[in-house]
Amino acid sequence: MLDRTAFHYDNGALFCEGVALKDLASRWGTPLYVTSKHSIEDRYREFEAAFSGLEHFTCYSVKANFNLSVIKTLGDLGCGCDVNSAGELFRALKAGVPGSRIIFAGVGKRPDEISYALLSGVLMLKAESLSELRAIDAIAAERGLTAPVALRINPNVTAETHPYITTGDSKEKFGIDEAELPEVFSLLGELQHVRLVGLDMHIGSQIFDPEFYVAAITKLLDIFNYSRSKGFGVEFLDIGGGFPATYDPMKPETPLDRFADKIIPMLKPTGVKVIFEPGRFLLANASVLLTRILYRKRNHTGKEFFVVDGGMTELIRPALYQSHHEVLSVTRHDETVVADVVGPICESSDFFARQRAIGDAPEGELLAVMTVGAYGAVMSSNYNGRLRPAEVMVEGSDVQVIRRRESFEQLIQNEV
Ligand SMILES: Cc1ncc(COP(=O)(O)O)c(C=O)c1O
Ligand SMILES: N[C@@H](CCCC[NH3+])C(=O)O
Repeated sequence: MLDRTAFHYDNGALFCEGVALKDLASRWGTPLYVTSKHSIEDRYREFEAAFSGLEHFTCYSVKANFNLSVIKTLGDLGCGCDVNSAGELFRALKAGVPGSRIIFAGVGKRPDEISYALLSGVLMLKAESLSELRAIDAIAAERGLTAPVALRINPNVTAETHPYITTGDSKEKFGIDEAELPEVFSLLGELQHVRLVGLDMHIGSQIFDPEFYVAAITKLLDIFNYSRSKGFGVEFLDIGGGFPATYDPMKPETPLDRFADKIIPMLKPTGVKVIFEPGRFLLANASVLLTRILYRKRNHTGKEFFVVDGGMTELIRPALYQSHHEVLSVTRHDETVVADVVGPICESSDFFARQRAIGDAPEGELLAVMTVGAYGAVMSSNYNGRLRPAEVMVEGSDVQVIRRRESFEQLIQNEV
């Protein structure tokens, strides 16, 4: 796994690109998110190369990591953005991505969010229900605009992944049900202020088997043909994100080529531009969470704990999805101990790893929780009065703070 990322040991010390993680912790404290700029750029190039045989546009799914510097890194390479709220739209625009490269998605957009998206000139807004289509039309009419919309279809495909992150199944809240399509197209014929530009799907996240895409794209293409039969051609077919990352070296990600080999022959004959919305694939590998070992202890059964200064408030994925993250000692120790790595939060679900072989590092040393660039820092919270951590971005031997650590004053600044 390490070879695929910018994180590597050099003389027994773990590095991010050209910088020793130990030095970053001394300078900026812990817990600390460390992000490799080259990793993001490399993964984007890998993605673009895999789908180079298809006319497409890649819109980074900002929800994976909304840091301005992350968005800017991808925006500078020509990537667009998929945003899920007014706040994410604000961030994407602030990072310098023009509205014309932004897609506004989300199952529950408020009227003010729809207005903001329209006034920002987004490439398209996704509509996820009949009511939302009407709402977009009404808001566009008030503004004297025509809204470019894509219909998000629920293809009723249950992609195999964690049940909390499968989104293309009819029992989930996402998208328009196939049975509603006749009504949707007749409504589209009546509405004066929306213009259908795309058909869209997103079946979930961390999907290993390309066959789920095949099943969902088959549905999308049926709907594409139906749409054309109703007189609605589209400019874009948006197949969402979901491409996997390697968290556990024993469960390596499916190479992108295996997705491309299935997806390209299905979509190319349409002649329509394809939109991708990867989040995790681009970002997961790019960051580690550095945390310091506060205490080690052993109970009467012999069970070992590393109590560290980071927890579920900085990285909730293990608590929420029982997700696997490698935990490496920042100074290499050849001896290992089987232990739980737990945080300071008052919840039993506050762990990074359970019964894992960890380098036998003493109290005061550092651990790196790996593969946290996607859905890591963005899902952090102030629970238990915690300060959101600092984040740094490394580029070669250069280090920039891309988010300062929160202060106590910031914890209470909106309270009376
Ligand atoms: C609509 C949409 N697009 C793209 C993504 C990004 O997914 P992933 O990070 O798995 O690529 C998500 C998140 O699941 C999403 O909801
Ligand atoms: N937050 C999830 C991914 C959600 C994808 C958005 N629909 C994770 O950490 O894996």
